[in-house]
Amino acid sequence: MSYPDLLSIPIALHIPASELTALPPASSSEPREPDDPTPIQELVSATLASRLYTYVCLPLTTPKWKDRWSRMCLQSPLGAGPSSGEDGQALGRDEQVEKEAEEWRLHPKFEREEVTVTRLEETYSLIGMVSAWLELDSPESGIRYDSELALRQELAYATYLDVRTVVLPPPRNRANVADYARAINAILNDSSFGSYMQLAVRIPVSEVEHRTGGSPSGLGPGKMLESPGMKSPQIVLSPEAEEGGLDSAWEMWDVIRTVCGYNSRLSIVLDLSPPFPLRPGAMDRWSAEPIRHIFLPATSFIPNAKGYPVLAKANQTFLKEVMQFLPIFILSKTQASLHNAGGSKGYAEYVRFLEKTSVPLQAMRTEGTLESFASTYMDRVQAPLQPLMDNLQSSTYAIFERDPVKYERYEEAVYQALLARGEQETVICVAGAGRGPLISRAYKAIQRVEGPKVTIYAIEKNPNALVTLQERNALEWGNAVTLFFGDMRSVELPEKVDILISELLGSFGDNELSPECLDGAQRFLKDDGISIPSFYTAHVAPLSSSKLYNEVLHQTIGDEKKNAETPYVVMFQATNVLSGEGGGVRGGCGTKVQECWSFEHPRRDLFVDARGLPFSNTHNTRSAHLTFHVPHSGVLHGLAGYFEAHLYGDVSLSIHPETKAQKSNNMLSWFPFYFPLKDPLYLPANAELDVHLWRMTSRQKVWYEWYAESFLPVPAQSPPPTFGFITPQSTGAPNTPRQGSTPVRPPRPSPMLDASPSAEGHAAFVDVLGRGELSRVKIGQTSLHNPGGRSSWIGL
Ligand SMILES: C[S@@+](CC[C@H](N)C(=O)[O-])C[C@H]1O[C@@H](n2cnc3c(N)ncnc32)[C@H](O)[C@@H]1O
Repeated sequence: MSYPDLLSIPIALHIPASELTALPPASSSEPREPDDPTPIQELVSATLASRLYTYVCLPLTTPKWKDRWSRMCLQSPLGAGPSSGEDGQALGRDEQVEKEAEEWRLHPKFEREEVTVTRLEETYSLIGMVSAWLELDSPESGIRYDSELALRQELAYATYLDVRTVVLPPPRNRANVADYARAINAILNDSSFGSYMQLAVRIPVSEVEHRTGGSPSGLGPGKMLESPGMKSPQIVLSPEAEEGGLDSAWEMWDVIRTVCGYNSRLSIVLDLSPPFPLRPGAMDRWSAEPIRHIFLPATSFIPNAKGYPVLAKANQTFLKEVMQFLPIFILSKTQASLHNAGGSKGYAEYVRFLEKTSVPLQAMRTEGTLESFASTYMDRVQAPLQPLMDNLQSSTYAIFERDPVKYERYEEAVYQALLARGEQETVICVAGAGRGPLISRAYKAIQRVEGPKVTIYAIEKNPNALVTLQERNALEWGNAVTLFFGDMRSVELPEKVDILISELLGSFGDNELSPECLDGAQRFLKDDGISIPSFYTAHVAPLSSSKLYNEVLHQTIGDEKKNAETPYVVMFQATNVLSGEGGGVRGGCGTKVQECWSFEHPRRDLFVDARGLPFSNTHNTRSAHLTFHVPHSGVLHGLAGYFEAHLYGDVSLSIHPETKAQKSNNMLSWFPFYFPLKDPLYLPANAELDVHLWRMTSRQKVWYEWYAESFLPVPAQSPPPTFGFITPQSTGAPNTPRQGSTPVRPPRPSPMLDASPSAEGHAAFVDVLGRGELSRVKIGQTSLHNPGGRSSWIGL
């Protein structure tokens, strides 16, 4: 399936079985030529011709198939017949059904009227809906087995007709979701279904189903509400139901994708039929998951003042955010006339309106923004540059030089440094000059100051870039720059300098070996000399992203173990930072993004040899032990890394998510750093995550090692006898010991209750958990990644 325009949101129209059955059957008495379009083809053509829709979403089977399958597989042999009795007649009829069912199990196949589509021509723009009533996670093993058989039959038929995307029925039963997942994994690994079909699991945003006028069992703890301009009811959930439902919907997905080994052909249809969670941040975790489709029925819309269908604020915010992933919107029930204005087109037109007002999507479409610059790099892992070990290509320098912000910041820093020097003559050295953009900016700063004489030296160890420097020196700088070829750790300059300008920074600050290079260059600097940058810090945050986990796992180069022990640079998109602000339940955790370590230049306390070079590199080793609070359950796939650098005066650079907009908005040069994990680590709500990170050095190389441990806060002492927990389930009668059994202790508070951002919710949790001392129990850990730099290192 290919998108007609990569940057427009595709919309599919869902046509339910009821509308299809109203069509005249292809085998109707009307005379037809074999090549005449079928009624379905005509319907699909008319839908696409409206230009509102790019796809049509149809059920693959008709109610006739449901009837036959139910009769064969659900009918109880004893309860079925008119008189399941002693005359043998009724039993005979059940045996007949049994025989039919067994024959089907042996050779599963459809009859013509049990399927909706029969021709290749009908499936070009089709998203196929697998029978939603199949129960792959039924508590009854017989029903599970027959559902799996029926699913395989449907998918085999879809493969025959080259249907590229199928929507699988939603998992419904948390206790048996592993059965569902196993069945899907078997299909994903069975080559008879081909290797292209995308399996999209329909996941309701919460586990409560929205059934209007259907089975009452689906209503759950929600309440029906009528709103004046709306002809159909809506459901509003209580906060407790919302918490539990959200967790269970996400956990079911987590089980499915884990059992399926993060298969890249498995994705989510996020079903917005159930009530949308209103708790802030409740939907964040979905942005780290492969949402390829959004199922949006007309019943999820509310009427605006004029009766047109619109979405509530929370839905709008979420959808505008996920639009950057270009999911296919599947609109449903648009013909049901649920709103007084807008007609059946009103829903698609509203999606187009959201598209136009989606900030991330519009940023991707606007030239000059980081988002548009990086749109082709989103969630692509790339090896970080090693400009010390490797000689960069001219095209790589050219990409750096497209960044308007970085060089403007450097110019401003040099300008402020020159101003601070007043009327003194100044000697500047640009160390690691590349193709010379910092030299140009130094000249611009000198012009702005209009001060006394300035001398410029430039050092570059890349012999190829030196040719460009020579050319620019002749053409642009009047040969005023004295160029030195070589490594700044060994080159000798004719005199000491007042300002040492360098840009040797990596996405994690020190990962391009700026500390080591500048330790070697600071011997040029006068005692009161200025280094630009003067200071930089590295920061991390725990990250969830199934996309990045997959990217690292399925790289074509290198082996799996090595790939998962290598840090990358990535423009994050489908990711979610798992940590929260605040101290966590015990009060000991740090902030959402935490500082690991820092480096300062010049470093005046270094022990140096006669040439001014440090004896060893041990002073550049670093270690960090950080504790994060994880408010909502999630899966840790790695660590996000960022840096901040202080250049001079009030001028800084930052890719830290909380300070970048203020310090260097729209700077393009650095994507964040990513330390992957070999195996995902599940973290329950309110977990604490201890992250250990080391920067190690030897004479030849520098490398990082990383490791994490997870904990849950628990009361240190036994709870008092009245200690109970405040879920609706445990507010009932106290446990009564059964005869002969050990008395049951009052339940301990579940530390896994999702943290609520509301002050009362959090206080209640802390109150229940916190009567007495709090300690924590360990619940998991990762392996130590990259010990000894065995998989990744940076050469000195
Ligand atoms: C990240 S690039 C920056 C280039 C340029 N200053 C700019 O901002 O576009 C770093 C440059 O420093 C050079 N470099 C790195 N380590 C060096 C060293 N030890 N001695 C001399 N040049 C070095 C690299 O070859 C590269 O040209």
